[in-house]
Amino acid sequence: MSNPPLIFIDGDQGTTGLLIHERLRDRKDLRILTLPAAERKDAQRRAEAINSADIALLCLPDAAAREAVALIENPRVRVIDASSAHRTSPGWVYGFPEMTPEQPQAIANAHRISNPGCYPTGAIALLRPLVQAGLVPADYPLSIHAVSGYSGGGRPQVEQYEGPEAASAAPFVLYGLGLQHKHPPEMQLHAGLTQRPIFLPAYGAFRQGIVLSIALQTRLLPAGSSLESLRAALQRHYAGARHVKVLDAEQSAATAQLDPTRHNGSNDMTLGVFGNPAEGHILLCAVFDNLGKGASGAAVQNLDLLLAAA
Ligand SMILES: NC(=O)C1=CN([C@@H]2O[C@H](COP(=O)(O)OP(=O)(O)OC[C@H]3O[C@@H](n4cnc5c(N)ncnc54)[C@H](OP(=O)(O)O)[C@@H]3O)[C@@H](O)[C@H]2O)C=CC1
Ligand SMILES: CC(=O)N[C@@H](CCC(=O)OP(=O)(O)O)C(=O)O
Repeated sequence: MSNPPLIFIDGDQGTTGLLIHERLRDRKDLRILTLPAAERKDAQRRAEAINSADIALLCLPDAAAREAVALIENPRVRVIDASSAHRTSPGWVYGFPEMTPEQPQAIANAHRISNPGCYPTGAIALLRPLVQAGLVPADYPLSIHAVSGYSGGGRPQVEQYEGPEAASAAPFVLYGLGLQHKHPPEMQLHAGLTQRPIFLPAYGAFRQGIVLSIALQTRLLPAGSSLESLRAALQRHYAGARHVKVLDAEQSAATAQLDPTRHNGSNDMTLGVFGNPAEGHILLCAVFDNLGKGASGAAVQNLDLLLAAA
């Protein structure tokens, strides 16, 4: 019998890499290749590790992820990149299995998979099915708001909130005020939008979890778009999805459904459609773990698609 596939996690001491390692640690259907601490940033040793692996999971800053891909010489190596380096790059398959019915197979067949960004995961989950169904116009002037746990900023930000200076860490920070965050191009491409959305991120003094919201006005939507029809379209799209649930009308009354931390440690995501029909105001919301469905959970979900197809 041949050996189980060899998995190399490049960046396994970072926030995302550690959690992927934790999720895979007890698996018997794969082997994990780990570099000693002193060698984890040694380009030569990383090159050897990547080229000897069946699947390389990149949990690195963008520049290091590009460098890791450039180190690959073995054409059999398959890559799942958690960074934002390749999310809009031609030749890379977008690692969001629930995005379209074809996506799981596209991921399973791919050699280069780019995981969605944490915030884009929620925005695309809400928008793409609605744009595709013709319920939200592709050129709708969108503003996307989100609040994340501080771990979204990686190790340096975790240290700010959990290290010796924790007492002086801000309780809430609205950032990206130049509206130049790296995520709008990714959201635009994969949600099928013709205009760049405005994106307003924030983070709070909690470790992990995201609540993302998008307000819509029915007067700017096609006839037939309503709170109910949008909710029904999302329910139809995610009917068979194991990790994505859409709140029904009754569940939507409980604000606890939008607690950003409710899915921490899992790969689940809750979507909701709220609003004031009399005024024609609709609110789309997504709740998920930035380190789960937004990062390590999504990476393991994609890894499992590759392993199942091998
Ligand atoms: N945190 C989040 O919510 C999410 C993160 N991501 C993406 O995942 C990637 C990793 O993020 P995150 O885990 O948060 O970041 P961290 O900063 O927590 O971890 C990055 C890791 O990469 C290591 N590293 C940096 N440069 C190199 C190099 N040249 N060679 C080898 N290792 C290197 C770092 O080591 P050291 O600390 O010693 O420098 C660190 O261990 C990023 O691209 C991010 O965009 C994706 C979705 C969500
Ligand atoms: C709270 C916080 O700082 N969040 C990060 C987003 C996480 C990230 O950089 O990673 P992905 O693009 O891979 O999701 C930010 O806004 O830059």
